[in-house]
Amino acid sequence: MNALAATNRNFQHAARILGLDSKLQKSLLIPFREIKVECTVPKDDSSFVSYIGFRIQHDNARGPMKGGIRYHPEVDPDEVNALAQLMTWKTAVADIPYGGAKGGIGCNPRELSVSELQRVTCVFTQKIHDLIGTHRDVPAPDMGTNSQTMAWILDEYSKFHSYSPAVVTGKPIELGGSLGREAATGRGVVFATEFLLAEYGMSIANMKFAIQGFGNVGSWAATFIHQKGGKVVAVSDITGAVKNQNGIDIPALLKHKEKTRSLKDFGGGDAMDPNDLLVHECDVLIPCALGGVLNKENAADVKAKFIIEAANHPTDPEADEILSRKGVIILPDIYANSGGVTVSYFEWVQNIQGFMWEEEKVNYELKRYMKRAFNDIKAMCHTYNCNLRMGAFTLGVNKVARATLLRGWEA
Ligand SMILES: NC(=O)C1=CN([C@@H]2O[C@H](COP(=O)(O)OP(=O)(O)OC[C@H]3O[C@@H](n4cnc5c(N)ncnc54)[C@H](OP(=O)(O)O)[C@@H]3O)[C@@H](O)[C@H]2O)C=CC1
Ligand SMILES: O=C(O)CCC(=O)C(=O)O
Repeated sequence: MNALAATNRNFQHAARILGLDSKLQKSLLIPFREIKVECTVPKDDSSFVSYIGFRIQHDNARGPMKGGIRYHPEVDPDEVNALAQLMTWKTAVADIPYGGAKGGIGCNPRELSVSELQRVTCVFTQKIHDLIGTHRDVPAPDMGTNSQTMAWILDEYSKFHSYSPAVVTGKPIELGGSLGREAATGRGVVFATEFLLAEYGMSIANMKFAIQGFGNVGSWAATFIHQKGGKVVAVSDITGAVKNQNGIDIPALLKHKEKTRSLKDFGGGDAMDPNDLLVHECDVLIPCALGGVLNKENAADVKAKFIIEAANHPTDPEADEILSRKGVIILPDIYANSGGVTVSYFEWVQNIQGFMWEEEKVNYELKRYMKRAFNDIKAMCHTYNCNLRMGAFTLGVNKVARATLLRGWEA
């Protein structure tokens, strides 16, 4: 199912549970602003290449819009729209004073040199600089982008406006980035996993985990699980997958990936077909890559008892139904991966205050925010007798609807 149709369906289900007025529902679904720009840049060989870039600003009822920028060949407007909407509910679930946005460029960062990536980023920033800003819309990294991308955006933005480090988060520390932001999404995923498992009298130690994606989120999640005594039995990336039922040595895998940019030929496990990762024998499955990977084709074959949605919208609604009939417990994206945007908020606060926090404080506050959101979701599940996804959606949608009405929205 198309990402936007799937996200709209979850929203509409939550809106029905909450009994929201139909005109308000319609208004909450329509993005505040959709930006589409053409980015033509010279390649290193002097030929020219053009990409389409998007920034969808979904909602600003609760504060400046916030969300990552993705560089991936499959970026399309519906997907970015869905991701922007998810950011609106996610920032409300995390209870941080933001709305939601997302951006993307339909390019393959693996095929571009560093200087080509810099040029694409600068042209994209030139086209959107008037529509982002510290109190308007604050980008951050997502798939295919990183702290270096944010540094280029900050630099380009500052050529048109005064120097404004809080215009982006996920920056390098030297430019005002926050300690702990790089690891924050993976760390938050692991806090969320601990809170969920504790509800069932379980803990990470000795449980078996399969992780799809070994980029920022996947590699940090794997690292913290390994540190807590969990067994990461399978990992995949775009190049391949590796399995080891006794648990993969994650620090060794990280070194291998850093050296070869690939999971192939890792000595500490057996190669496996990356398509089998999602149905691999394990207790907990953590998708940390693309959306829509769990669908009606594979959901029935999933072996995990728990799915932690570190990626955005990895489970489409058809898979959701199949998995729920099988009794699989799913911790939804708008909560499970909210550690990233929560520490982005801490970074923005530090930039505005001009005061840098110790990493211990960042991690302590992250855990506190994640625990509070978990309890808030549980309370909604209790009130509305619904699953965790609808608990999170009703929590987020209700806060945004309340803010919209308080600001004087009229049909
Ligand atoms: N970064 C953040 O702070 C946040 C990210 N997210 C979400 O987490 C997910 C991952 O983001 P992030 O870690 O930042 O992105 P990265 O670009 O750092 O990593 C993505 C990973 O996914 C792998 N991958 C891509 N396609 C496939 C595939 N078909 N099969 C298996 N692996 C694949 C990549 O492989 P390779 O390494 O070979 O390129 C890479 O390891 C996304 O859904 C993103 O929206 C959510 C909240 C915050
Ligand atoms: O850190 C941020 O602002 C946004 C991260 C993001 O894109 C996401 O949570 O999906």
